[in-house]
Amino acid sequence: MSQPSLHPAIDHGIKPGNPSFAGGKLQCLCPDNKVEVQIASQVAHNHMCGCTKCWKPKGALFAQVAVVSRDKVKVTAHAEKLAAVDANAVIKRYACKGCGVHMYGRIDNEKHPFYGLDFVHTELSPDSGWAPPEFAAFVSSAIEGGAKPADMAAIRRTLKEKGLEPYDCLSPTLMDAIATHAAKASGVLH
Ligand SMILES: N[C@@H](CCC(=O)N[C@@H](CS)C(=O)NCC(=O)O)C(=O)O
Ligand SMILES: [Zn+2]
Ligand SMILES: [Zn+2]
Repeated sequence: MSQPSLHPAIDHGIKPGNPSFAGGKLQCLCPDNKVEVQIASQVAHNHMCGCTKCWKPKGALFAQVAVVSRDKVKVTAHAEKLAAVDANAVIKRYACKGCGVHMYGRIDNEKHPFYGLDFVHTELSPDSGWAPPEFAAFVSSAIEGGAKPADMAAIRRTLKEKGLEPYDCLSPTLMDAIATHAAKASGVLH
């Protein structure tokens, strides 16, 4: 089968990260007056996301998303071009009104297990050394984004070949973190 592009960052091999990389800038895709976001650290939990809410480059079936502490994220140019895509979403994604790219996603609910972490797309950076994707999340959701159900087995196979274990929700590490947070909140876990 001729497979659709999963994402440019993984289609032709995954570039390794630089262990001493300490951050860089993200830029939107406008030809000028680019929105710029400075990230003052390496990212964590970089992964591919098949859901329909995460921003994807044109033609890609998956998004590439990583997290970073929100205090390390600063809009350094053209903040006036940013607007929340869906103000009611758990992750409020701030997109450029000019080109549509999501510059960062933020959780306002302090009780959310991932509160304090922002979601970013490192491919928007001219800097290299960002941590590479480690797994693929919300893979079945790619169907909602236009993937053919009959292609899913091949898509999962390709992800695995690239070392990206496919999950239909988040990875076990992140699902355990969410459940631990919930168990502590309910008092089951001390
Ligand atoms: N099947 C849904 C899944 C959406 C979803 O739950 N996305 C995950 C991964 S990004 C999430 O945490 N969403 C929270 C949000 O969008 O605020 C879709 O593809 O639209
Ligand atoms: Zn833009
Ligand atoms: Zn997503």
